Amino acid sequence: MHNAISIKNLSKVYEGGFKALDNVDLEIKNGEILALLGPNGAGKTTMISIICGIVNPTSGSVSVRGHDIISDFRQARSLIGLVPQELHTDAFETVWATVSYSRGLFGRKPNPELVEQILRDLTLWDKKDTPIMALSGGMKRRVMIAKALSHEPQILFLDEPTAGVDVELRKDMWALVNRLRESGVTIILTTHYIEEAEEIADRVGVISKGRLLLVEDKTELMRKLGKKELSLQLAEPIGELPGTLRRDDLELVNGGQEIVFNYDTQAERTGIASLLADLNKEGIVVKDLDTKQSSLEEIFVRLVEESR
Ligand SMILES: Nc1ncnc2c1ncn2[C@@H]1O[C@H](COP(=O)(O)OP(=O)(O)OP(=O)(O)O)[C@@H](O)[C@H]1O
Repeated sequence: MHNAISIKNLSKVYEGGFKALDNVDLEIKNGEILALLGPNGAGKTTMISIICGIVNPTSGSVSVRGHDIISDFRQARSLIGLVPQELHTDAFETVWATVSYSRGLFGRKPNPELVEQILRDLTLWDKKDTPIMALSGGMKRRVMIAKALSHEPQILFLDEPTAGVDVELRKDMWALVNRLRESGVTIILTTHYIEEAEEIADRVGVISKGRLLLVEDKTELMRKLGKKELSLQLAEPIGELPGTLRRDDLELVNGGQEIVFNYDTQAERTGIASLLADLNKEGIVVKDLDTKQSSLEEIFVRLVEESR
């Protein structure tokens, strides 16, 4: 069976020469929840827009369950639901009409029971006869989600779904995402909120300056969370680490005044005692020490900074 989405060597250069995506390769598995994390302007929306056929790629290819997004556009697009970042929908139509019409756009037969279920799930049922323009911003966002679900997509894109939404909608949204996942829908969401990715995603991808820096299982990232940093302030600065201390888990920083040791808290032996003994042997005197747990946020920030 084909993966939900298969992206190969995807690049996008906008008119004017700006490179928004740089050679992205990504396989999105069926039924997973993938969170794409990245700072403003990283290229997340561009990537989603290409997959959904809104923006043309400059080079590379994308297929949706094996359907090429260009040569087999209709098939590919019919499998996808998109909740865009910006709200745009017909102001004068009612909620019911807008959502039913969206379903029709994909050539799906009317299914009032399904539309009712979607509206109920999104707490929109009592607003079904209200024109969109009379809804609050949060309600309009719910309508965008209902529209995206109206044609029963197998893959759902949520572009910053919780930016600026209230706690209640956020809760409803995650409950809905979980239900959709249970029914086998693949979900890709973009977010700036690391806690959100931590809470909901199976895998996390980090994107910065158009490049996909990493895609990893969340549990693996959580394992990285278990990493701690020991910072050793030296009594006297040293020019470089002596040969015996040149290891991947040690770094000399701060103009030679500090050694940073990365260790795994879950390991049986942290290696701190032997490190202190080694320093002693080399005649390096430690003035003070401090430990710090690295968070997913720091891992993310470091990755993004390193890519600059
Ligand atoms: N039509 C366009 N023409 C030129 N440049 C564009 C166009 N659309 C987007 N860009 C640029 O491409 C870059 C990536 O934008 P994109 O919207 O994909 O980022 P993003 O990761 O979704 O950011 P955000 O988190 O702010 O939504 C930005 O620098 C943006 O200014």
